[in-house]
Amino acid sequence: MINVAVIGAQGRMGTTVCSAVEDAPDMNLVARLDVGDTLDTGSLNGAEVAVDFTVPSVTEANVHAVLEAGVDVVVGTTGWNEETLAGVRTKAEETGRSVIIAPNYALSAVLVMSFAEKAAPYFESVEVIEMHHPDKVDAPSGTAKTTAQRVAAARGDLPESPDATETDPAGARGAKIDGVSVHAVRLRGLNAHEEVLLGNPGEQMVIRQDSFDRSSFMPGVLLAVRAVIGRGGLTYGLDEVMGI
Ligand SMILES: NC(=O)C1=CN([C@@H]2O[C@H](COP(=O)(O)OP(=O)(O)OC[C@H]3O[C@@H](n4cnc5c(N)ncnc54)[C@H](OP(=O)(O)O)[C@@H]3O)[C@@H](O)[C@H]2O)C=CC1
Ligand SMILES: O=C(O)C1=N[C@H](C(=O)O)C[C@H](O)C1
Repeated sequence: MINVAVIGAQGRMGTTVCSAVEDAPDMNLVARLDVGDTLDTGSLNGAEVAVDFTVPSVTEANVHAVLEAGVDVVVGTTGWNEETLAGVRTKAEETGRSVIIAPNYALSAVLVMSFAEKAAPYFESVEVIEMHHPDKVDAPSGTAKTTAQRVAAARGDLPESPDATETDPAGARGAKIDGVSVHAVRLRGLNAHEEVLLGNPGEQMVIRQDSFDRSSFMPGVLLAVRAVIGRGGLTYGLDEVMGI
């Protein structure tokens, strides 16, 4: 049995993760932690793995505290950048622990990012649209940022998508992430959705995924909890864990 602690346990994702861990035949939920709880060996209560779904402003400090307490970490919280990822990689190496951080644990989203990366060099234009519930605090989504970064890297020296826009005072063309336009929609009724639009003269390809419900993230989260033990260092994204 794997002893698991959940940080952000009262949040939308945290409550879903607690239930998924309780229902998993090979896991024990040993701690539900939230705002104001110190993260140390006492509060982690024998956990081998801590799962963090909190907020971008606190997740980095949480991960460092958990690693210092000798516990491996699975992170779903967004807000990571190259610098904060490098800090976690170093801390994981220093403490001999393991961390998996993924912007999206839905298997469909992991595959969309992979397919988009593969397709990107074959199209003149690529744009990303992410659509979420209006209670989300960050925009664009971590998934959209990572998608755009992977698309841009896969396109290498190819020119950016053509765009004759000369005036856009209201930002209608979206955010540019590594030269790729990313558009964020916030709409009551939605949960988490992403489209990658790829265009060439006379043709279009749309790669889309829909997380209709937070249950969509649970197989990926449980997979990461099982995979993180003994893995070593930092793994970013679920691709390697899924073997794609
Ligand atoms: N990787 C993935 O697959 C997914 C990632 N996410 C990401 O996960 C994160 C959480 O999303 P969601 O559950 O919707 O957000 P919520 O706001 O519902 O949950 C966040 C929880 O973290 C708590 N929290 C805030 N600060 C701390 C702290 N210092 N220590 C412990 N707990 C704290 C909040 O408490 P309080 O409300 O009292 O402040 C709240 O209960 C976001 O970054 C989101 O983008 C979401 C879905 C899937
Ligand atoms: O806040 C959310 O809901 C989600 N956050 C993650 C992100 O920002 O990419 C993953 C998913 O999109 C749901």
